[in-house]
Amino acid sequence: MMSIINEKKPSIPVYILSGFLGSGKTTLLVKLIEHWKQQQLRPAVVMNELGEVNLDGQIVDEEVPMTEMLGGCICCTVRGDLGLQLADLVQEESPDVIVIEATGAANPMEILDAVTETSLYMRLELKSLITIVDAAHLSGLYQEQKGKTFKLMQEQIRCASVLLLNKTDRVQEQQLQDLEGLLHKWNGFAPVIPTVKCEVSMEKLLHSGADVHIHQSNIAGDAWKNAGETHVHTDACRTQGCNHGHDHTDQRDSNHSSDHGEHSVKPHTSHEHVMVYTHYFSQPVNSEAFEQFVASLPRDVYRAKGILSFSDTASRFWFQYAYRESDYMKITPQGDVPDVAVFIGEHFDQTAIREQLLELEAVKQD
Ligand SMILES: Nc1nc2c(ncn2[C@@H]2O[C@H](COP(=O)(O)OP(=O)(O)OP(=O)(O)O)[C@@H](O)[C@H]2O)c(=O)[nH]1
Repeated sequence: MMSIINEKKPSIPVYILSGFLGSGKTTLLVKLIEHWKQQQLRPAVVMNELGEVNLDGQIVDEEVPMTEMLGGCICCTVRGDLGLQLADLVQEESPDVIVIEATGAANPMEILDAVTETSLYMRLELKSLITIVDAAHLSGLYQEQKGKTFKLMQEQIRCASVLLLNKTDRVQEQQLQDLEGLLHKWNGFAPVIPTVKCEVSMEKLLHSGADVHIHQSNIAGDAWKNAGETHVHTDACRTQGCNHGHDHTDQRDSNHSSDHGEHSVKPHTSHEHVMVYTHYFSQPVNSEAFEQFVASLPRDVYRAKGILSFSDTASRFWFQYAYRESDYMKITPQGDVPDVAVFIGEHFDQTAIREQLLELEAVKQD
């Protein structure tokens, strides 16, 4: 393909935020945007959500140009669009830096491939793949040592160039040390930064990821700078044991397996089990009844978020639920946003969730 890169203009750095559902990607995104704005830089965001509505976009500075890829996971159903979205962002907004926040169910390698493909004909430079890990969640999954969520989290960790071990407030000191050891074992390249609410020097974080890239590129010589860049990184990641199940995965690739011996030649097996239920409310519900409903969500629902009007409060609320912890925050939504909640999980009973919510809506309000 003919290069249309304008050599005189500097490349636009691109950062990919990966990490399991609810690990803290949006929390970090908000901090990164603040950091760049303080430096008088103009960031732009590609936001991907499994649900039909971009709820996370509500808590990002409204001046920041944002491309939304909704209703599917960036690494499969909407992957083909990513290059186009990046091209549009660059042409229309001329940002100084781009961040891609993937869905928590995304396979980061697919996004990495899409970005590096695009960088062959656009002035983009992938700087780092930051994976955020929910310390308590990983600790729980590690004890069980099985399940698709565990495998996906492992992939996200293995493919990172820098790891943020977040939510350390939810684990004990000894657990924290064990987790740091585990992350180093699974990914010997990436520096591990323990955090609470993704609180870290942004300079340190952005610099950490970049070092690893140089290190990985050295493994395969100058190929990092050439058209083979994508594959250099992909292979580096695969040799550490990822099991991505790419579209183009062939039988030989399937011999690279995770620690737990499962093989896959089907595309995107890492998250095809994930389902999403989006509920649009027609009536405000009682806040306490809703809190009780959230507290009793089945374990298979591992993430929920939404914007709600309660019958017993004046303000609207942004609610979050991740790995059995919920959070409510007053919010004045940007634009005309309906009352909506999104539930993400593994083979859960969507009808039961819907019926419970309809029941809450049906309760007569005084
Ligand atoms: N206890 C605790 N909660 C945290 C921490 N960091 C983030 N959270 C909370 O975890 C929830 C999920 O955080 P987000 O930043 O939205 O997570 P995310 O990865 O963007 O979620 P998805 O986009 O749905 O995958 C929110 O309620 C955050 O306030 C932390 O260090 N400790």
